[in-house]
Amino acid sequence: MDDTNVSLDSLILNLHDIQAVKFGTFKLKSGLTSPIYFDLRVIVSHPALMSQVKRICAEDAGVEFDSVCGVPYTALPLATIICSTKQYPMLIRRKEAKDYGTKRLVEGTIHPGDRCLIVEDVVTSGSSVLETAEVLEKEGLKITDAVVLMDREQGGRARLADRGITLHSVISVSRLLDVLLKAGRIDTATSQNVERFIQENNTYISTKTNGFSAPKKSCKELSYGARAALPDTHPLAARLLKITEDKKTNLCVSADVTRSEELLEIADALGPLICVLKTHVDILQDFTADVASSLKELAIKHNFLIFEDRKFADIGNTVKHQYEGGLYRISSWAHIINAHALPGPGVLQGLGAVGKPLGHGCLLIAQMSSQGSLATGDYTQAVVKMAEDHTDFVFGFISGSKISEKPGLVHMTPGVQLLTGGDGLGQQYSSPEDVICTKGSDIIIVGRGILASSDRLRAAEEYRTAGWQAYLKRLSLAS
Ligand SMILES: O=c1ccn([C@@H]2O[C@H](COP(=O)(O)O)[C@@H](O)[C@H]2O)c(=O)[nH]1
Repeated sequence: MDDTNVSLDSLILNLHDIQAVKFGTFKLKSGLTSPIYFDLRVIVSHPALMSQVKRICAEDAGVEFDSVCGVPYTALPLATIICSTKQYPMLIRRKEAKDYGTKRLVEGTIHPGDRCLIVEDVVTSGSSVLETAEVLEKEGLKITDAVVLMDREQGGRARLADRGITLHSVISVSRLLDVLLKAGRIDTATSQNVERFIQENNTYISTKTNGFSAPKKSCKELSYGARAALPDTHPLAARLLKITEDKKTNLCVSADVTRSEELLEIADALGPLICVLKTHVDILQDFTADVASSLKELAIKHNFLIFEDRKFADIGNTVKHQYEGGLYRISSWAHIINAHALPGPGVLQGLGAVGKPLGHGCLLIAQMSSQGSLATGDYTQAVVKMAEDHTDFVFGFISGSKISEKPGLVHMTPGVQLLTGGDGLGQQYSSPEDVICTKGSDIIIVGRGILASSDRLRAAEEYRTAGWQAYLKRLSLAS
């Protein structure tokens, strides 16, 4: 566990200590009866905790903004302490306009056109954040991001995303339950009860099929092992699903490093914890054929597959050469490649001419994790059709959720981190729990969540555990 995760876990335990999170039977404002209740207002009476919250909330989420506004009134102390520590200009939204003086709804110095970051303590449906966003937008401010201390994971993120606001959550309910369960603060029955409540009381289903929302609901849930044994499953998908089952890992590490030595170190050290190692060979400064041979040896030693994330996207004849030849000779070492469906089926004919005789397989890119991706709706559906028509070479997807009901097809999802949010360059992160359990994908692809940690092995183990627990939970919820 890196420092962020250690402090996040201790924050969760501290919140539980001061009863900012309670388990029992609670009547909510909406009339619903909830098995969990958050009262984060009590934090203000615990200065040490307040400063722990401030430190974690103020960590750089890669968001650019000019000012900060807390959602009235519970998030005001939070916004104040963050702004005072980090020296950010703050704005205050009034709930009611004064009937004298300036009659302003927003106090502070407003520069129309500036980007204002909204801070909130708890998000359920996202409606309070939206209300605040509307008031600020009327003043000419741009709202693109919001930071929340606790995401109840009941649809707020999707509602805000559909309004163009990225939610960066510090703690999710899933993470909170995991930490409290591990620490023996709650039992499995309580945790499952809350999980069920959260899943059954989603306040918003996006009507947009873009990004990584709107997963397909399963008719039946098979284990990785059972899917591997199905007669129609592509041999490479069967091998991957079997590795996943045998090693109890649905983690693919994205080894996005620029030196070959580091790539091989990652492959050797994290090999036992992963089912797939993903590469971007063209970012290596010092690639040689020996590197590819060593990588292959490590894949055999630790029983993982190599996935070159080349994203082929040209006519068949060109991709055939790109796959087989050039400096990298990708087909000689990568078990898995991926391709955009944009050029039409010719891209698969060209790649398949090289890859099929070698027993390799291809993932079609049906969705992307980046903000504003155009791989949505009808395009995604057309990709699913193209994959299902070419299962002799295509064995799955890059997607944010399960998008095909065919159990032999594998769904791999990038844009995964324990701490959700974005990277400031368009990447959007979801948690392993969300990706595997809620959205029904099969494999989490994690890059910087692991690479940026000072202890990559521990971080990888943490992601492996989170991904695997989410899979077990999905199976148990389906049974
Ligand atoms: O939609 C996509 C497709 C591919 N990627 C790739 O996955 C990793 C993610 O790295 P992080 O450090 O975990 O953000 C990276 O290699 C991307 O090229 C993606 O992120 N989204």
